Amino acid sequence: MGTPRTFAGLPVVGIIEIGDAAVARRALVHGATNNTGWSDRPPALFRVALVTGPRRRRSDNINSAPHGPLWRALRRNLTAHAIHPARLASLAPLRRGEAVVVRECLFGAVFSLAACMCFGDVDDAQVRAMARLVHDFVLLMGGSSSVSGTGHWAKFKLLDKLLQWRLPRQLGDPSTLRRRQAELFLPLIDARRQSSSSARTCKDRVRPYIDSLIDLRVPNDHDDEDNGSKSKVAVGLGRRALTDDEMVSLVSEFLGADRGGLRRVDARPPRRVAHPEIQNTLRRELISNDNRPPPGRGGGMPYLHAVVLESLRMHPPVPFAMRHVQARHLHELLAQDDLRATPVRVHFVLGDIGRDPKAWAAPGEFRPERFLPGGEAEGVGPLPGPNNREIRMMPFGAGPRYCPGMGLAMLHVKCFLSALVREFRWAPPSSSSSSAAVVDLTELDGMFKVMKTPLRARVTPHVH
Ligand code: HEM
Repeated sequence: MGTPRTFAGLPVVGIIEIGDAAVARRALVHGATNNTGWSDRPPALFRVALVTGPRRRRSDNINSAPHGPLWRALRRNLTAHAIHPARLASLAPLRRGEAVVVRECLFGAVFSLAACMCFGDVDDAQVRAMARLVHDFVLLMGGSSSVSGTGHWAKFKLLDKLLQWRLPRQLGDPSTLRRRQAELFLPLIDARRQSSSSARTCKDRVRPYIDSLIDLRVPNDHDDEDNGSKSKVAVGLGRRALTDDEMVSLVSEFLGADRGGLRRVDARPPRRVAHPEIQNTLRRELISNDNRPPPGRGGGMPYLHAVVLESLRMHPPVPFAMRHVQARHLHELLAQDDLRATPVRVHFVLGDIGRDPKAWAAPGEFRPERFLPGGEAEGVGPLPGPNNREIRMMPFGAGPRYCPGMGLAMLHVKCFLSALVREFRWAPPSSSSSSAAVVDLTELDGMFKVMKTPLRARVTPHVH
């Protein structure tokens, strides 16, 4: 049984935090698959419509779409087209980047790849503009020092403010950010719309996500709105194309999703700086696999797989999996009658689950070996399946709404980590005497987790 904290003080958004793996499993894996109300997220934060008129809709993306036919169609499109494993092989040449040091360089390398997967061939200036936008979004969501050190309470307050459109001035305003998204993305979307489907396919090395969105037809639903009244246009009439609003939200989600993911990449170099023996073991494994294809699911490189899992266990980049539930489902789950506020939002705290001292030996220590054969976590993967008797970690969530980008994210992390360790030796800067002095793994409180003090390291190329 979990010990949820209630935040009855929050008048608008009642939030329950759950950090107990058994409760998470009952809700997310069993509750959701048995259709007991655990498959919805709260509505989108940025519900600012860009388009007016009779075809105005909610601007949902996959994250925010209610569990139902629209969500299913959007999610299937992403997994079947943009990030299907068979298509990822064609990206190998793009992935051979010169990724060198820490967060921003790494971010640049992964972000150009994500932009290319999303829009096809885009120039450097466009990639930079997209990166700036995503960066501002992360800031807005609390990945900045402006909310550091203030704990969960501040984060919830920030979310609360966002929901009520009362943002602190220095963070900007969601409608401005949404307009900037539209100004940048709509011309690119329109340009793709103008060219025929066959011309688009020939021009790019990979078919970008945006093309699949242009061609996609989703089921009509009930939420076409025109000045607040239900429109009769769409209800029950087959399928429709996506609106500009939805396109912008989906593209932003794709680019932002990768940002959240690759932010986690930055926790790995410091771990290696702090642990030269881990660095050496990893490099030996990489060298002995030199002529093999890029790292996939870990088969050929168990230690690399273990290092990535251990990083995700200790520092899940996304702090919580959110659900929007009716109070009665929560009462059933927790068998508790004394929940004062009517909760509408539940946060499963992923870090608490991965670092639970009841489930892990020395949970605060970085020990990749636990995932190797004979270790306490042999067989534990990044996603708890329905057949797992317990959840040990869930950095990509769990149940029907688990992260569909998991395969791509694991591949990216492994590719960049291998390149960084294969090519460079990582050490503390010469001015510091010990790695502990420079590696501050404190995380900032925000929607995405980042290290409080960005890594400084002495990086020497290995001589081949
Ligand atoms: C290390 C990288 C990443 C991490 C740790 C991560 C983590 C997560 C988590 C925790 C969730 C919520 C799951 C739940 O509520 O049960 C999620 C959802 C999602 N992620 Fe990721 N993610 C990563 C990368 C990506 C990438 C690369 C993409 C796409 C290209 C992506 C797309 C999504 C989408 C669309 C959802 C919403 C799924 C739905 O509601 O059905 N993520 N992710």
